[in-house]
Amino acid sequence: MDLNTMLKVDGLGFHFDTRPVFAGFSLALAPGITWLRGANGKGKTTLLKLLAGALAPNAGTIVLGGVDSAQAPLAYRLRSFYCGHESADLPWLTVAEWLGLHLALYPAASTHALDAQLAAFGIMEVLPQAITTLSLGQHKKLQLALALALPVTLLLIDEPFNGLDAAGMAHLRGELERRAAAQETCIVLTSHLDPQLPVARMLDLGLQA
Ligand SMILES: Nc1ncnc2c1ncn2[C@@H]1O[C@H](COP(=O)(O)OP(=O)(O)OP(=O)(O)O)[C@@H](O)[C@H]1O
Repeated sequence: MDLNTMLKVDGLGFHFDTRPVFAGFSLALAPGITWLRGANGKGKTTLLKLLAGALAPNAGTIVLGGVDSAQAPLAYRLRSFYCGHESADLPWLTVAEWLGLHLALYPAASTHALDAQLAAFGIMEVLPQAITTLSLGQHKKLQLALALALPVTLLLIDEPFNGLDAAGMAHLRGELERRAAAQETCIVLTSHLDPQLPVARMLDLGLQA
C-alpha cells in the first residue's frame, strides 16, 4: 500500500433492492483530485455516496485516515462530505437555517470560512430566502460553498461545474487547484466532460451496461 494512501476501499459490495451495483470493488486513493468517469447508470453517484458514508455497503470495508465507515460511522462522516444535486428535503428552512444545521453537525467548522465561500460565490443575499426558492445554480453554489468550508479530508463532488455561471466556475476551479496542490484532501469528482483540473488519477467505471 502506498504510504500516502488516505482512503482505502476493500472488497466493496453494494446492491439496491432490484440491482447489483458493486461486487469485490477495491480502491486506494492518496490526496489530490480523482476524476470518476463512467456511462450513465454505471454507479458514479452510488460510489460517491458510499464513500461519504451516506449509503452502507453490503460487503467490504471503507477506511478513511484510519477510520472505518462501518465501525465508526459518525467519526467517518465528520471527515467526508458529499456534494450532490439533490435538493434539500427540509423545505420549511431558510438558507441560513439550513447552513446552521450543517455547521452544527461539523463542530470544527468555521463560520468565517463559510461566509468567505458564500461571498466568493456571490450568494450572501440568498441567506434569508426559503431553501426551496433557490435557482438551480444558486443551489449548486450553496452546496459547494458548504463543501469547501467544511474541515473534511474527503470531498466528493457530483458534476462540480454543472449549472455554474462563469464566475462560479472560476472560483471553484481556483479552490480545487489550491487543494490539489496542498495535498491534504482527497477530492473525488464525477464529470462526463474533461474537468480541466490537475487530475492525479482517473477511475473509469466503464461504458454503458
Ligand atoms: N434507489 C435505487 N433503487 C434501485 N436502483 C437504483 C437506485 N438508485 C440508483 N439505482 C440504479 O443504480 C445504478 C447506478 O446509479 P448511479 O446514480 O450511481 O449512476 P451514475 O453512474 O451516477 O449515473 P449518471 O451518469 O446518469 O448520473 C443505475 O442503474 C440506477 O438506475
